[in-house]
Amino acid sequence: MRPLDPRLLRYAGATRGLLAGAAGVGLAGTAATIGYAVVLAGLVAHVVRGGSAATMTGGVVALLVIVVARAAIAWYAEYFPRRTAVRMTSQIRRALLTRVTTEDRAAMVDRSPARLINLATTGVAGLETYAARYLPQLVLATMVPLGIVVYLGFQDVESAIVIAVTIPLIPMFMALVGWHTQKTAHRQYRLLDVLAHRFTDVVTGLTTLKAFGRSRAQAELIRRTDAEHKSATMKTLRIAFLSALVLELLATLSVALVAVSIGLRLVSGSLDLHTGLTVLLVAPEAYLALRAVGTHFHASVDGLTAAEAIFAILDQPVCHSGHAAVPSRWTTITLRDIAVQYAGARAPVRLPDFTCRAGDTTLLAGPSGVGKSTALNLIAGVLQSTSGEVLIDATPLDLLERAAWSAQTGYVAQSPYIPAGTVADNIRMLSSGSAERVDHALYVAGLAEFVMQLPRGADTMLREGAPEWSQGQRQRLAIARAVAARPQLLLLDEATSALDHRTEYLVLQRIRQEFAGRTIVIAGHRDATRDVADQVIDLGAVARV
Ligand SMILES: Nc1ncnc2c1ncn2[C@@H]1O[C@H](COP(=O)(O)OP(=O)(O)OP(=O)(O)O)[C@@H](O)[C@H]1O
Repeated sequence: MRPLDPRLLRYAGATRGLLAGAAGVGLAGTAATIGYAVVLAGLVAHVVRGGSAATMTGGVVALLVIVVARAAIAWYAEYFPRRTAVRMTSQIRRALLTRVTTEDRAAMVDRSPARLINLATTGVAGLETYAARYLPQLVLATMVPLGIVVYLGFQDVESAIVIAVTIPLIPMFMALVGWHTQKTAHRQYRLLDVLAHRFTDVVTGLTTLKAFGRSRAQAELIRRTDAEHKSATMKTLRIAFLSALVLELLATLSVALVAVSIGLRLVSGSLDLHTGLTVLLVAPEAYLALRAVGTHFHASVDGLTAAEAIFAILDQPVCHSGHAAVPSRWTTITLRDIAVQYAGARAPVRLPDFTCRAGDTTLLAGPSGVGKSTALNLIAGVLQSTSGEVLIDATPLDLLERAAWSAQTGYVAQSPYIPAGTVADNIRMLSSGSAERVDHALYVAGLAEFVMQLPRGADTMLREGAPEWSQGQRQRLAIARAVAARPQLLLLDEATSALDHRTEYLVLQRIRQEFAGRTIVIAGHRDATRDVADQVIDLGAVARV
């Protein structure tokens, strides 16, 4: 866990302003602290030497001005980082949401909804403490001690040496504690992740769990994970409290060393009272800034751990997008020398070379796991291959404007997402369309008769995921949605797998008629898909590297 992850600067521009502001506050604060100590020590030394009250007016006024300035700096040091932290976290949250909602599938690889929700909410919120407290303090901790040691170097070299020697002990100790904390913080975060997963899984599968009488056992499992998470949190807090105590002790002993040396020299007369008092007042400030970093670091460990997980998503390679216009008419899509390395997979998925002709219905067949969905995702432009290329005629897809290509492409998955809304809203999700267009799309998808029988027809409300519909009906709704959008290229990823053979054949035939002159690529292995295909490419049968 690095004290300052450079990716923060890359993904959240507000961080730069925060660091610059904190540096400014640090400089002003150090100057004010030293000024305060010098004036106060001067006044005390004046009184001790029996100086008159009348000659102290200038000093008292200067002290008041410095006190007001310090209050203003303290206000700014509180207000500015809080404001920037909100901007910074909102930048990171936006980057994360943009990546997972509008960009390629690589970002979604191995990312469950529970984990994403956890990261975008609690995770990003944890970064607020990191930005508002820890980062500004980190800047102060590098500037204040340095400034004080340099100043004291001119006033009292001996004290400056004692501080310069003892001060590195604090970051050294903090690093040791940090290594230990990292392990416990990762465990705590992992357990929170497991808890979120288990909870989502149980809520999603509650009906099945009830049917098999396993709901109580799952509740017990969640209770156990919750207890483990609680114990991991307490362990992290224990380390935080203990380390604060030890840092405090270290700083107090170091100041005591400075004080003893000053006391001895004051007694022997080798140091004047003004300088001695100034050093005594300034020295603790050098340690205070560093100690505060330790405290804030522990408070922001959650946020830092979440940031690492967020950056792992943001760092995934994005699908390339060129600037070349997508041709209005193309004749072939060719996949050549393709290999895709999925995150976490041992070996890349390699695909044989093949070509889909425009205007044809091409079936990508082959055993489960051979790479049919991978091929469709590559053609759709939502997955970036590690090597090889997807060619539209002779132009690599990477050189074309990806958004324009997506606008030409319709994609229907095996388990489509159905948001809450009416049947018609769902069909119009990708395109605005008249009632006639909606009815026609329902007809093509073989769903018109069923929808007509519903009490409110196409205006019937569906809950999210349409649990009141069968899987086959949900698949046909997604097909109707793609048909209504009228893409040039339709990609069906086992989109009719839940239909009986007769209905599947009927729906596929109607899709073919509807898309006459346009291109369809189907991933599947069922007979009906073979029956409608102009060409079948068996990804498993072709020799692969
Ligand atoms: N997100 C992923 N992370 C890791 N490996 C993956 C991921 N997606 C696919 N794979 C792997 O890539 C290979 C091809 O998967 P793909 O889904 O393309 O196959 P498929 O032919 O469509 O399978 P099916 O017919 O079962 O849908 C499989 O071995 C699979 O395990």
